[in-house]
Amino acid sequence: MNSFGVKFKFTTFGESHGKALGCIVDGVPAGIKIDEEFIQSEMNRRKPGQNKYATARKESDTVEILSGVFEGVTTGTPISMIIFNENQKSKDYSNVKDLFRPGHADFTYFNKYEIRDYRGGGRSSARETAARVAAGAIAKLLLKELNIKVQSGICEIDGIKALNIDFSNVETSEIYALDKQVEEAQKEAILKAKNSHNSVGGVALINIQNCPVGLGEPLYYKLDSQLANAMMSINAVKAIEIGDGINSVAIKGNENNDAIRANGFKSNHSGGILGGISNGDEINLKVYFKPTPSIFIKQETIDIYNNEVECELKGRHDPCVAVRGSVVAESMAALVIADMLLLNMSSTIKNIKKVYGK
Ligand SMILES: Cc1cc2nc3c(=O)[nH]c(=O)nc-3n(C[C@H](O)[C@H](O)[C@H](O)COP(=O)(O)O)c2cc1C
Ligand SMILES: C=C(O[C@@H]1CC(C(=O)O)=C[C@@H](OP(=O)(O)O)[C@H]1O)C(=O)O
Repeated sequence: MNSFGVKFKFTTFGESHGKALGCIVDGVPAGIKIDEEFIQSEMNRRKPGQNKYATARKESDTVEILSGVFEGVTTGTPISMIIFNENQKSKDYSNVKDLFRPGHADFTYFNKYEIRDYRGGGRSSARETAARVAAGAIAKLLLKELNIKVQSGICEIDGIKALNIDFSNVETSEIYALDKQVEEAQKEAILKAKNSHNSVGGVALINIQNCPVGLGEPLYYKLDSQLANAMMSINAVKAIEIGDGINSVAIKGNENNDAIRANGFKSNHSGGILGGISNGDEINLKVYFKPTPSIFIKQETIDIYNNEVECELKGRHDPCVAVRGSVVAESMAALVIADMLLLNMSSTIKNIKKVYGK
């Protein structure tokens, strides 16, 4: 299964060390104004090589739209976009050509497909997520028409938690805790790990505002289950929480329930989703990223012939994938909401009649 979504669908292609990556987004309604500068600004937030908290691989991640857009608006036909790789360095992988990096997907890909793309991580490299961000930008342009906003920030690095995030400062993939001391401690934790050839994990918070009531399809395509699917499909994501998530198991029902008043909910422990359907409140979810598997400390592994060997990595790797990963999670959330919006249009006969003016 290599595509995502039911009505607003996308698939990606390409490898980290191949010629190019790209995506095809299908089911995009006609007439949406395509702001190419906005798409590129989204790409720039995720792209590698921008600061000392990210991999040193330099890519411009320039997007070229090949189809589906005419005179600046969507035509209702598949939108295809391409991003050429500019800075592949396969020699970085020459000494690990035949062995499996612990924590990465080398072992499982090789056992499943019996092919080793020794140029680099291939399809399993999160370079693929550049194409998801391009697709997510199209979803965001649809959401903008409805005044729905999706944003993200880092709320935890290496166990250091930020209580509040400054969403106003998200032009580049940086860390932006409102509490600047926390932000500094988080940045320091990344650099400390990097300088000791190690890596750290982190948590991104995704916040969705102005989402209408009613998004989410019972029973198997619930909004929360689909968000979980979307997030867990991102490289290195190991867990997600909706609303209070894990903390809700330790409190009583009367503390966890959100009281309902005529003007809305009094609290938002649910994270804006009840019964798999959006309740009109803000949607909040946390996305947990493990520490980057490619580290520069000697590790035990095996090669493709089952010999026990030592793994000593070179190359360019993120010391903390959560930082750039938050932009990917935000894009995936936008793609889920776009899909749910289109699906929800046929949820009642009243809605269908409205569409056809009956
Ligand atoms: C934005 C982003 C950047 C990443 N950068 C790296 C990296 O530089 N080196 C690395 O080994 N893994 C990196 N990863 C994680 C791997 O791609 C991921 O751990 C690997 O594909 C195995 O998948 P799994 O961790 O989901 O099991 C990154 C992930 C994301 C989301
Ligand atoms: C290139 C990007 O990130 C890459 C994600 C990644 C991995 O294994 O996930 C490994 C590194 O690159 P390479 O595939 O060259 O080894 C990162 O630099 C990118 O995000 O654009």
